Amino acid sequence: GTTRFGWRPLTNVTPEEIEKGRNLPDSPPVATSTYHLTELLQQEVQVVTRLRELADELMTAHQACRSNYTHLYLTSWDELERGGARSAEFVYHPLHAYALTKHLSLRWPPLQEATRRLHNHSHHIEWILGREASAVRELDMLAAGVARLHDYYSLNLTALTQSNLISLLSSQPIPITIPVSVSDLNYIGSRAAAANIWNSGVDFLGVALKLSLENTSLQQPHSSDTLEPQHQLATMFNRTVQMHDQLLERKGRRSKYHSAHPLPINTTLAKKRKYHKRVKEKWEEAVVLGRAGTQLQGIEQSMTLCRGHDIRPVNITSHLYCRYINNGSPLYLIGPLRMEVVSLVPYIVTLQGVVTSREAQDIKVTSSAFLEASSTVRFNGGKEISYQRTSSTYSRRCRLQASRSPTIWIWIFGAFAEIVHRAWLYEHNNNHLKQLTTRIETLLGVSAQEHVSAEAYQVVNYGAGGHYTVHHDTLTVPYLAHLRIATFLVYLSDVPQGGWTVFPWLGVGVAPKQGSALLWYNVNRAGVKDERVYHAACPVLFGDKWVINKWLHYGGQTLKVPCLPDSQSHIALPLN
Ligand SMILES: O=C(O)CCC(=O)C(=O)O
Ligand SMILES: [Fe+2]
Repeated sequence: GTTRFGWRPLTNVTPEEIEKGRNLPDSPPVATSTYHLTELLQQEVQVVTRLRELADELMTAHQACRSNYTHLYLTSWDELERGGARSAEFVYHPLHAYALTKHLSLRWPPLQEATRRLHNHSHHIEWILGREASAVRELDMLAAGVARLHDYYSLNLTALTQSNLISLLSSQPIPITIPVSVSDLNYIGSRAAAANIWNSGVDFLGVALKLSLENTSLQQPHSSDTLEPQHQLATMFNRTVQMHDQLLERKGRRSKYHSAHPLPINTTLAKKRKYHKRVKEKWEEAVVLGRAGTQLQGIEQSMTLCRGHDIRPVNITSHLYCRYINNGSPLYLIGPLRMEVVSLVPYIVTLQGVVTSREAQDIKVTSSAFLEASSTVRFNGGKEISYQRTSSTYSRRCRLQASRSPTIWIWIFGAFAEIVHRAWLYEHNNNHLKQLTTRIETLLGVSAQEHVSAEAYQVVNYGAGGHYTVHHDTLTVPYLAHLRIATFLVYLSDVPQGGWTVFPWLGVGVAPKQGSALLWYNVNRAGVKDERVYHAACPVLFGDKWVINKWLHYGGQTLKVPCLPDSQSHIALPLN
């Protein structure tokens, strides 16, 4: 669907435009795209090698400033490297992605700024001035991502400070190799509040304050990590608690744009009868299935499904089945596909082994090139934002490491929107796509030709914390022909933890499995939007999630899907 970040659906974008730029306006930041972080890591290895070669010259040059920025930068990198930054899976971890982005966005600008002040620098270090830092905005998005993960999966914050990631999703801790400092907890808590995830804000700031009061000597990974004085932490915490309670009082526990704890933090407020009544009501609130309920119920049910719970009664689940299909096609006679019906009405199925792991890999590589191409624009945008946001902390006297004091009273709704990385792919872009189209056509008995009866393929890469809130795939389109009758989504990667696709009004949750497809119909035969197939992509807790979408259009299917203007009847494509 469309998002507040404003990328436009393909129907409104001409193929020429896509070919030209591949970049849709106002793309989201790249921080949560694992692909992009991996790219940045590779660049970083080269940057560090060069910095080491030039360290002597830089150190002499920077002597005028009181800190040695080259040394600070390299120490910061060394810590990442000791934490395994050179392994491919490093950025699958949300806190490692955070640590890397922190290094790139907060540690580079002071080094660059100090270098900029040199009058007689040699041409060897000229490139330092030209290298663009990651935007601080991206660090903010990642911090908000960690906060969101806490909101969805209840991260154990005590374990987190002891270098273990434990959540509701698994009892098996995932080690955190870069220690989380008090100032990190503070930063994440502040960004959580700024992103309107007030429950996480209170929790993170609370732990930060508690630790600093206990005077726990949590490892401070960088000397440039300015320790917030306790009273500052306390003020921040108290203001956040106040805002949390006010918001809960006025807007309730949760909406599309905010979240809070079920009860006020203030104990006097928490005694109010309305909260106890509300909590009790909440318990008794029935699960809504088979029809659309309120927005709040949709969010709550999505979150329950994201945690892997089943909310359907046995009389529904007992009718689900799985079987092997070939759809009468020679393509699948020898090796039929395993089809699992995950919802009977409306009909939703998964199909295993639609693409091989080699094909998945190849498609990811192709789309990476396009993701990369479009990142240039984002980088420039990022640069602007980064400079804007940090410029006030660059004092003339080389006190460059001054911490950004996060402004937590800005309301950023972005954290509740989609945070992903997308690329459109045409069949000529990758050898496997034509074949995939043939498979879709064979399996569904429909036409899936790009420009005629379907959109181009859309590849999506989520990183740690990346998600897509509850939405419907049908768009408001001027022509019936462009109506997205069905969505055929193929998972191009496994996701170790999180990242499910969930349908809150159906109680359906599907775990990504590389090569598997998920198919559902968005409209009925009369072209009326089916309200029951609202869906969401759960935040990725650990992993690198890739999917490829094929949206089938109403136009071009006339012979295959006869139009019966009966809003009750569903499009039953030959798959059951
Ligand atoms: O990635 C997913 O699980 C769902 C993606 C989706 O719903 C979309 O791209 O429209
Ligand atoms: Fe969708």
